[in-house]
Amino acid sequence: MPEAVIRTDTSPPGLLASLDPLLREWLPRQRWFAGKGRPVTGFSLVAATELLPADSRLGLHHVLVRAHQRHTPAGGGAQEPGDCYQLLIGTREALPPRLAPALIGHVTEGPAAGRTAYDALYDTRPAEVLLEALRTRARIGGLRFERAPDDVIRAGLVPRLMTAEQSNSSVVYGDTFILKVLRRIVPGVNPDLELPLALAREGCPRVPAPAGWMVADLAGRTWVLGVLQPYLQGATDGWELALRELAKGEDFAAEARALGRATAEVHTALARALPTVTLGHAQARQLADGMTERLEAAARAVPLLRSYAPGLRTAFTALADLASEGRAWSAQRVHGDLHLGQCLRSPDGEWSLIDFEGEPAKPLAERRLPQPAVRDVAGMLRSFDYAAHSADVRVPGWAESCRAAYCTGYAEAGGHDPRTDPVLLRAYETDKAVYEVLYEARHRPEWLEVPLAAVRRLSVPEPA
Ligand SMILES: Nc1ncnc2c1ncn2[C@@H]1O[C@H](COP(=O)(O)OP(=O)(O)O)[C@@H](O)[C@H]1O
Ligand SMILES: O=P(O)(O)O[C@H]1O[C@H](CO)[C@@H](O[C@H]2O[C@H](CO)[C@@H](O)[C@H](O)[C@H]2O)[C@H](O)[C@H]1O
Repeated sequence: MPEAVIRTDTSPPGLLASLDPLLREWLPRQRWFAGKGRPVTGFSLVAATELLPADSRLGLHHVLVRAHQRHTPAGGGAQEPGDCYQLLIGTREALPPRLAPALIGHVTEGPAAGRTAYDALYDTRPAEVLLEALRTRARIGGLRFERAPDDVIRAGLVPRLMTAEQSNSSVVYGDTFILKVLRRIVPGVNPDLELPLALAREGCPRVPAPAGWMVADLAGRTWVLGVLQPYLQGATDGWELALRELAKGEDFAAEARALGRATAEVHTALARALPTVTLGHAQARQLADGMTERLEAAARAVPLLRSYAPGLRTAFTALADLASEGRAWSAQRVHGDLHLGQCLRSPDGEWSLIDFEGEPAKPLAERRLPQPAVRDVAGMLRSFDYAAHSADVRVPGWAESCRAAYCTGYAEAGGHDPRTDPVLLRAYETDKAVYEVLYEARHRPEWLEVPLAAVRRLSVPEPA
């Protein structure tokens, strides 16, 4: 029997309880639902705030809800504490056809009985309510909307929900701003706001500076809910550009080099803005151990990985051996999940980096730890390989030339040439490929072969 249902002790009574069966169906189907593959056993309410009254033509509720899930049988079937999700739930008498993709379901009981519940981010008025709240620095219940002191947010910008495949949901306002509404939320300092703010203070132009942000103050902790940034009009992401060039059989080395430079500039600014540390013997061993543990966990979850695990492990033992020999590495705040899709090229040819959330599945404290900058470099090197293996046209040597050009650009702009530290680079590339295998197995099984091809290559160490 499903146990928990949404509690009904918030206003308006009964509305949220009536949504429980609908959310059970709807939530796991969302692209941004992080707990794929584990059954949802129920929900508990973390907070609910009425933004537009439920009995008006358009009711709007901001809801933070914890989805309880059962481990898969392999994990022992135990109950987990559950991830917390941010929802904007609209209710209307009936949905106009343009909102059909937003349908959550028809409410049969409670104060909204007879109405239709839907994901309100698809709708103009609710999105306007959020921008207006940011513009006016509103406080609504436990929700706090902030605006950067020098930024002017014009009233009346027309919103549209982005349709891109995302881990969160973003609304573009009149091609001027983009609001990323975080879906799986956690309490504490969120790097997706923290790092762009720090980079803006440093005067780094490679990252759109936050113009506003929304947070919830709950039980003495702050939860970052969304970040408003300038919209880079006409920009194309690196993934799309790379695939476009591949389709034409064109080289991408000049762009890869510019991307390397942009990455190094961001790293230099981050190292200036936030603390850096030296990873000594013990910490470097911990780093290698963490990579080994992630490999083992991934191999348990994805059987196809198992036969490659011994070969992959050598990358991590080589790192641990170097650490034992007394080798130390400097560490700093990094992007944490850098790939071509996180790089936007504006029409003037300049590259910007976005999405500093880090790997969303990792705990916040871990994502905020200083790490060797080569971690981001490895992410990008993997991404060139991804592009080369995903394209319909195979261009021999394409990924290799991008990878070399990227490292060259990185070194030119003041970064440490990652090729001079092959053990660390291989360890990070291997760690990333393992992560990708798990990510694809969970989210896009039809892509699994792309990181698996890399796993096959990386599991055979290059001759010394
Ligand atoms: N400042 C921006 N200007 C233009 N487009 C942007 C901007 N920020 C994000 N985007 C677009 O939105 C998409 C999703 O943003 P991202 O921060 O990566 O969200 P998520 O973490 O949900 O994947 C990006 O791939 C990009 O196409
Ligand atoms: O952009 P997100 O923060 O949601 O990152 C996650 O999804 C990415 C895919 O959308 C995933 O990236 C992998 O696929 C990309 C091509 O779609 C490729 O460029 C990357 O190199 C590859 O890692 C990312 O790993 C994941 O965290």
